[in-house]
Amino acid sequence: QSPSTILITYHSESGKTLAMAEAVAKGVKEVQGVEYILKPIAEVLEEELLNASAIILGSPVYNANMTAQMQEFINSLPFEGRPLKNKLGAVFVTGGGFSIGEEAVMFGMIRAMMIHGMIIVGGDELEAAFGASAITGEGDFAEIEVQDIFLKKAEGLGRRVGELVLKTNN
Ligand SMILES: Cc1cc2nc3c(=O)[nH]c(=O)nc-3n(C[C@H](O)[C@H](O)[C@H](O)COP(=O)(O)O)c2cc1C
Repeated sequence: QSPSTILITYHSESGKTLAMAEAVAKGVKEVQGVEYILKPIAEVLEEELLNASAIILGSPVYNANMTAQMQEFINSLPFEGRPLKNKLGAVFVTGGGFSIGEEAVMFGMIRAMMIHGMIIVGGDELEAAFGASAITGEGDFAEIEVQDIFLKKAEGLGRRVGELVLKTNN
């Protein structure tokens, strides 16, 4: 039997959410016996969705919502017969500032995954309880690079999803 695969997919215009996606992948890589696919939502194939044991979605915050591209991607997920039911699901986001949409976007994606019957997994740390998030544009966090403290949360999320895929034999 081939190893379980985790699909990590994201929308990113200026690279911050991509940096978080790469950190999620790094976390998955720490777990022996699981593989991952890392790619932008625009390139995801239906077969990759159907074969994945877990799907981890990442979006920037746009006006306190997920981006239109992410919403469209979610709306296009296969639904008939609920083929995504019982797959693990997790989320990560990047937002410019504190408390101007991050959690709303996480829950927006989580709610959609729950409509599909997916089982939602939070991050490894209390500070990533709903998933991993990064602040990319306010105060000391307004750097070109996504700060390490946030990348660590993303890594912990990937590792946890990887471990749970093995534990649940998903
Ligand atoms: C049109 C637009 C709307 C945005 N709205 C918000 C917002 O409501 N709250 C927030 O925290 N950041 C907001 N941002 C900032 C982005 O979420 C932030 O820069 C994010 O890290 C960009 O991710 P990316 O580099 O992966 O594209 C907005 C950015 C754009 C372009």
